Amino acid sequence: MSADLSGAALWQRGCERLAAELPEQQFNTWIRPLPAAEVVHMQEKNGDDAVLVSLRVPNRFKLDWIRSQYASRIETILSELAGKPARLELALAPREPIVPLPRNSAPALGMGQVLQQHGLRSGPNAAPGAETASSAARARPTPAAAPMNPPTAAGLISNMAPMAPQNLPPSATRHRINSSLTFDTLVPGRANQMARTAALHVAGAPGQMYNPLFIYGGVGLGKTHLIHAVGNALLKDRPDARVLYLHAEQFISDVVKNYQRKTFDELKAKYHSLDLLLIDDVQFFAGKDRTQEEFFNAFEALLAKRAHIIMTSDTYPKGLVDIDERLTSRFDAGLTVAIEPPELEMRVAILIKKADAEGAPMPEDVAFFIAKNVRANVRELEGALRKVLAYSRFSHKEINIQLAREALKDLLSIQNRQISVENIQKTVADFYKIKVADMYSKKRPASIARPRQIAMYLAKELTQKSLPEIGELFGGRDHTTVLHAVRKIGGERQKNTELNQQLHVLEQTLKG
Ligand SMILES: Nc1ncnc2c1ncn2[C@@H]1O[C@H](COP(=O)(O)OP(=O)(O)OP(=O)(O)O)[C@@H](O)[C@H]1O
Repeated sequence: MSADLSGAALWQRGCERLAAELPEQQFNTWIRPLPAAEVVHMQEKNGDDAVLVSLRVPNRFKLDWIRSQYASRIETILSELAGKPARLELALAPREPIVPLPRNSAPALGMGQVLQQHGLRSGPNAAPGAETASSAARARPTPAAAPMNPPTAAGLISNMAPMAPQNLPPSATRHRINSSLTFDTLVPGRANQMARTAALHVAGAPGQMYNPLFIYGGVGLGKTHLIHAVGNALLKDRPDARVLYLHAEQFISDVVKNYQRKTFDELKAKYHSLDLLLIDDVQFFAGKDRTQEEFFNAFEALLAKRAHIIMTSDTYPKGLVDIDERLTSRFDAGLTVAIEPPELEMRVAILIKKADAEGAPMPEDVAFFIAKNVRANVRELEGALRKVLAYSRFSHKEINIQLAREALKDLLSIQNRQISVENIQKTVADFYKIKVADMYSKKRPASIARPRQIAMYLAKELTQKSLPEIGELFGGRDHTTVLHAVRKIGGERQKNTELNQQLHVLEQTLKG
C-alpha cells in the first residue's frame, strides 16, 4: 500500500470509485449498506506485498450476489489504488455482536457514513470521527473491534419501496412459504443462471427492477423452488413483510369463493396489501375470465405501490393460451426468464447435494451414472435418487454403480428399448399417411400439423429427450411449440376416445 494511503482511506477511495461507476440504484442497494472493510497488510506466498480486504456481509444471498457481481471489480479498483494486489475476502457478519463495543471506542464507519463524511452523499447522520488508519491496518478484527451490525437490507428496502403497514406479521401458514426451499438448497447451473440471478436481485431489492418477474420452463425444473427462495430470503431480512405464495388454482378458488359470497372487498384486502406476491403456474388462469379480471386488478394495485410480483408458468407470456392479452402483455413488462432442463454437470451436482442432505454421501461416479440416465427434469432425478437410497438402505449395500443399476432397472429398461424420435416420426407419418419430411417442414395445414403434434407428444412420452432437443429434431422448432403440442394432445386424449385409441395403437407399435 502506498505510504500515504491508509486502510480506511483506501476503502473510502474505493467506495467513491464504485459510487461513480455503478448505477446509483445498484450502489445504494448492494454496496452502500456495507460496513467498512477491514484492511490488513500481508505478503503473498512469493513474498510480494498485498492487502487483504475483509468485508462482512449481512446474509448469504447478498454475499453470493456481491461475490458474483462486484468482487472482481472491487479487487481491481483497490489494487489500482493501493498499487499492489488487493485480495477481497467476503464473510457473513455475525447476526448479533458477540461482545458489546467498549463504550469509548469509535465504531468503524459504514459505507454510507464514509461517503457522507467525504461529502459525497450528505445526510443529517454523518458520524464524526472515523476509524483511524492504523487501527484498521493493525490487526485482524476481533469481536470487540468488529464493526457495528450493518444496517439490514430491511432498512434499505424500506427506504426505497413503500411497503404496506406492518401491524399484522403473517404466520407461516398465512404466507405459505416452504422454509426448506431456499437459495442455499437450490443448486446453481447454466440452466437456471438467469432466473436465479434475477430472483436474487428481487430478493435483495423488492419493488425495484424486474417487476413483474416472469419465470417459465417445463415441469420439475425448480420454478416453485426458486420463488419460495425469494420469499424465504425476504422474510429472513424482514420477518414482518407481507409475502404470499400461492398456486394459481388457489387464486381461482379464492375468486370463486368470494364471488359466491359477494365478498370482493375481502379478496382485495387480502391481495392488494401484499409486499411480495409469488404465484405459481399462471397458465391455469386460461379461460377463467372472472379470475383474470381480479388478477388484473390485484396486479395493477400491487405494481402501483411497488410491491413485487413473481409469476411462474410452463410457457412464456405470449405463448399463454386463453389468457387476455391485457394480462399477458403486462406479464412481459418486467423481466421474463426461462429455466432450462439441467445440463449433465448440474444434474450431478444436484444428486450429490441432495444425497448429502439425506446423510448418504454419493460417490461421483454413481451420481454421474444416474445423471446420464435421468435427464428429463429435477423431479425425476429426485425420484431416481430416492429409489437408489431406499434400495441401499433395505439391502444394506453400499451405493455403487451396480446397486444404482439394479435400483433403476425399470427406468433403464424403458430406455434400452430405444424408441428414437426418428422412429416415432416415421411411424406417425405412416399412420396418418403424410410424408416424413412434413415432420420437419413449416407447413401448417391441420392434416399435417396435427400428426406432427402427435409425434411431438409421443416423443416426450416415450423418449428421454428434453423439449428443446425434441424441437430441434422437428425442424429446429422452439421448445415452447413442443410444450404446446404435448399439453394439447395430452389434454385432448382425456376427452377424445378416438384420439386415445389411435395413440394407444401408435404406442404399442413403437414399444414393440
Ligand atoms: N437447481 C435445483 N437444485 C436443487 N433442487 C432443485 C433444483 N431444481 C429443482 N429442484 C427440486 O426439484 C423438485 C421440483 O422442482 P419444482 O417443484 O420447483 O419444479 P417446477 O419447475 O415448479 O415444476 P412444476 O411446473 O411441475 O410445478 C423440487 O423438489 C425442487 O426442490
